[in-house]
Amino acid sequence: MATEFAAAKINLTLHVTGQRADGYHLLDSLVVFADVGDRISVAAGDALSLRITGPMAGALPVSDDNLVLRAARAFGAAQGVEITLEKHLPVASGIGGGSADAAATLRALAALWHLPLPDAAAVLKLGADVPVCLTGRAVRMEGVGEAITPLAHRLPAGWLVLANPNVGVATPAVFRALTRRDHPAMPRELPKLADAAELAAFLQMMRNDLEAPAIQLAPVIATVKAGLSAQPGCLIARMSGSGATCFGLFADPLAASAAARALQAAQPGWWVAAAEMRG
Ligand SMILES: C[C@@](CO)(OP(=O)(O)O)[C@H](O)COP(=O)(O)OP(=O)(O)OC[C@H]1O[C@@H](n2ccc(N)nc2=O)[C@H](O)[C@@H]1O
Ligand SMILES: Nc1ncnc2c1ncn2[C@@H]1O[C@H](COP(=O)(O)OP(=O)(O)O)[C@@H](O)[C@H]1O
Repeated sequence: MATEFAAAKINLTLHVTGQRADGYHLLDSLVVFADVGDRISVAAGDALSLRITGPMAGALPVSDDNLVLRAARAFGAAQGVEITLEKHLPVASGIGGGSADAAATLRALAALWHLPLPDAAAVLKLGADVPVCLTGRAVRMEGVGEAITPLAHRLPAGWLVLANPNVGVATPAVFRALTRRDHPAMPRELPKLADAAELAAFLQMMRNDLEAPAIQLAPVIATVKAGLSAQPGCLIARMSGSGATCFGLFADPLAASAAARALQAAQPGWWVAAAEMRG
């Protein structure tokens, strides 16, 4: 038996810098992880099977194309394994839940079967976000998601409030709705940032280029962002990935948990979580 945590992935920035001939977009993204997420457990069994539990289980029917099953099949081995996915993250929400689950499944099966991880091409085939989720720590992500560079300077401590209006946003539709696909990249050298306030000031100069098209498709995202921005101590609020989840960055864990409680009370239908940023 092996268990792995599938941490939520947050795109603090997401610049769309070009498009490949196959339609996939070139990205430049500062990616961090949060200490909220799903959990994957694997145990030897007679056949490949998946059981989904947890508060978000109802949002994700068990199907053959679940990223957890696709990740297990990427090993090529026909050994039986019983997989349990404890689902906490909202589905199709821009924080990489499916990709994080796939990465955690790969790590868990490598441990269970004493096998090396599948090669980089097989990992990328599972999804553009799976390579970054395999690293599980703050990095710069470029290419279509396969080019991952460790940060020259560690990010400062920071706390996040994540908020999702329980509206799923389809990633391909958001990319299609872009009006421009050649935005500038982030500066080549990312600066050394002393604290959360300096990180927020840097992020303020950067962008998520998918935010405008996502808001066009799901206007409630603008309400989520404004709701986070209005919380005392929120240094910056922005959408993650292709949405609809937005994050607020806080310098102080108590301010972050107070903000999460206030926002959840004001919006009982939303998914809201406070988390430490894993720098
Ligand atoms: C946008 C990002 C940013 O981190 O996050 P999410 O919103 O998914 O969390 C990712 O690039 C998403 O990664 P992932 O969700 O794994 O994407 P995939 O399954 O490979 O692709 C879904 C669809 O998104 C579009 N896509 C994805 C990645 C990319 N670099 N260019 C694209 O154009 C394509 O239309 C593709 O068919
Ligand atoms: N284990 C999984 N968890 C979440 N979504 C999954 C999973 N397996 C397949 N999917 C599908 O992948 C799509 C993207 O989901 P997800 O990774 O949660 O969002 P995003 O890519 O926006 O961060 C959804 O439409 C969902 O149906």
